Amino acid sequence: MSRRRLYRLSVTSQTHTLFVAHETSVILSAFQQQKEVRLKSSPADLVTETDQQVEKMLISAIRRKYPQHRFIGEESVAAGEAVELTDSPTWIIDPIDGTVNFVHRFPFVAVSIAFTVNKQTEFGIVYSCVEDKLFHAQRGRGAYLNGKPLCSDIHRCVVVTEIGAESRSITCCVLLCYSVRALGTAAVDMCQVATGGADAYYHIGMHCWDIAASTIIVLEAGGVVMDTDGSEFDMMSRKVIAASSSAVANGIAQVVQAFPCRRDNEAASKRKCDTQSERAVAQPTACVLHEL
Ligand SMILES: O=P([O-])([O-])O[C@@H]1[C@H](O)[C@H](O)[C@@H](O)[C@H](O)[C@H]1O
Ligand SMILES: [Mg+2]
Ligand SMILES: [Mg+2]
Repeated sequence: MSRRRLYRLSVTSQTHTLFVAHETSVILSAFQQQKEVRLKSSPADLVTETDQQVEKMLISAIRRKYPQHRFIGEESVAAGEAVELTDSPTWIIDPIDGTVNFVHRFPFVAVSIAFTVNKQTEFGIVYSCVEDKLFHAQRGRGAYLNGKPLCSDIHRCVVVTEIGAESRSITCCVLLCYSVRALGTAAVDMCQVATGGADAYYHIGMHCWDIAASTIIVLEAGGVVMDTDGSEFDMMSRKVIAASSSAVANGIAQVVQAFPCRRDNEAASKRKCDTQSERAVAQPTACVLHEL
């Protein structure tokens, strides 16, 4: 499969052309192949060499153009880098959101890229590779799916959440709604809210790189994003509700009971230490998946 998507966006008054095509073709060609899988923080937290390769490709391509910019990348953090969101221009990258899906060839995997300045998200891109859906939004300029404007206008609820590495999130909330879905990628789940395919999404335990880009896509589509306790959204808190309206979001906030999660930007020294022990646990359990 070879797809070429070109996304034009302006960054601090420059016009930057970002190709996501090359990185996503790496994901698509690896999708059908046997993968070497390693565990990170838990048996449901997987990484493949494609996750690492795509993150490196993205960071080096962006760094060539913007050498002063900073990065928060999922796999760099897993390798020991600190999560530090400062006022400097910062790219928040999840090279493959939905790695469990990727490993199992469940066809929802996305590249998620957000760009922040002064801790505010300027734009976000979520590319759902197998579906060939490119969501993007720029602050104040609306949200788009494959170039067409998005606008949420849904009144009866379909709710998306995740049962992943932090499976307690499904058990802590009883929702009276039409139905609950889980696609296995937080970024694409949230984009469903932006399209109106789902009314709401809530999640506890995801990381900033999972939802940084899709947050601005939901907001620019006219949706609402808040903390699971109904307070202001905090990208580092690892708790989020995204919904088509404040009424829906507040209704979910009333029933969700969050469990404690270590913040993404908790002291770097503690994170490094924890990451090292996680790796020590993860290495011996590395395994190779075989073709079915
Ligand atoms: O690890 P990853 O595949 O990038 O991201 C994961 C996905 O977004 C999944 O839907 C969510 O349940 C996990 O919390 C995330 O970690
Ligand atoms: Mg992710
Ligand atoms: Mg990922």
